[in-house]
Amino acid sequence: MSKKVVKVRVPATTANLGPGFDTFGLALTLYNEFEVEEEDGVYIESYPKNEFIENPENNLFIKVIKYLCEAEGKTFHGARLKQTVNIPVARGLGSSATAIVAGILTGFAVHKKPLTDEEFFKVAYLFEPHPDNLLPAWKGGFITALKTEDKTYYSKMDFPKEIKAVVVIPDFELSTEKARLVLPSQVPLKDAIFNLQRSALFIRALEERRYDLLKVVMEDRLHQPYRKNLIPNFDKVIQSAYENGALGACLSGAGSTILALATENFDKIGLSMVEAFKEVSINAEYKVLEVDTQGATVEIFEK
Ligand SMILES: Nc1ncnc2c1ncn2[C@@H]1O[C@H](COP(=O)(O)OP(=O)(O)O)[C@@H](O)[C@H]1O
Ligand SMILES: N[C@@H](CCOP(=O)(O)O)C(=O)O
Repeated sequence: MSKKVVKVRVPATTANLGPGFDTFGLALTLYNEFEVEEEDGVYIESYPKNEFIENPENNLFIKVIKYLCEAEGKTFHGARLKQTVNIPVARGLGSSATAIVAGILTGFAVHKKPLTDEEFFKVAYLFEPHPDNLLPAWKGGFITALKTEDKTYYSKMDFPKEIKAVVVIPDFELSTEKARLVLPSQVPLKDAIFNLQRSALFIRALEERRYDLLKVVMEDRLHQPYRKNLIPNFDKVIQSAYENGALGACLSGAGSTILALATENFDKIGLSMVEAFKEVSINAEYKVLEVDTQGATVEIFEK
């Protein structure tokens, strides 16, 4: 008997982009893939092998489709899931958001339900409270968003095609949960104004292609000053990016990845940032990525 298979591909995302804490998010051309069919019991295979993700207790994708099945009043019997994990976990590249988005798109496809923004956020926020990874992972592109008690407002805007992201991924994990715990509950008014000014001008710098502004507008006082203590040699890695031609540089999401935006010298920038991590015995790799403008894609087929 043939079986329905759902295959979802979801882009990595880099959130915050400096001052846009919990609001800016950018989808990148690095993808996780989730291929799933119904099964009695839960079976997870990951490529490359990731024992943590293969444990159903840790697997956000399984948690989401189970939730959606039970929300439909049905019993969740299980799933056979093959995951291609190209996005390293707990590195500030939105791997958690890819699993949540993939689970939602799969659940709504299987239950043949139209997926509205409202339905999406009602489920997504049960698993991740901030829209700055979820939205670009779903919709692609560069997104700025705000969340009120009962609605999420957002805008997807064009991102200059000539700008690429050099992401430098160290070999240690930093969970978003841990990186949020080091944040203060209150900040000085001057720091709030510091970020407000930079976030607004960041948008205009992109629209007007005034890339000379990116270094100053990508500064942040709301999260990086606290999180940098969790990333060895953070300031030197950022400095290396600028010394080798980066337009802007920041922590990617909650880290541990550090990101540089550039229009040239991508390898020189990446290598210099890797070298700065090596100075403190941290191994890292760099990738040169473009902006993904498509977002998550869903394919349904019989096998
Ligand atoms: N590909 C994946 N499939 C299933 N669950 C995942 C996947 N990637 C991440 N997760 C879940 O998300 C958690 C990591 O999320 P988080 O700490 O937000 O880091 P980031 O989103 O930066 O990767 C993991 O501990 C795991 O529970
Ligand atoms: N705004 C969030 C973004 C977390 O992104 P992730 O990719 O690290 O999960 C934060 O900075 O906490």
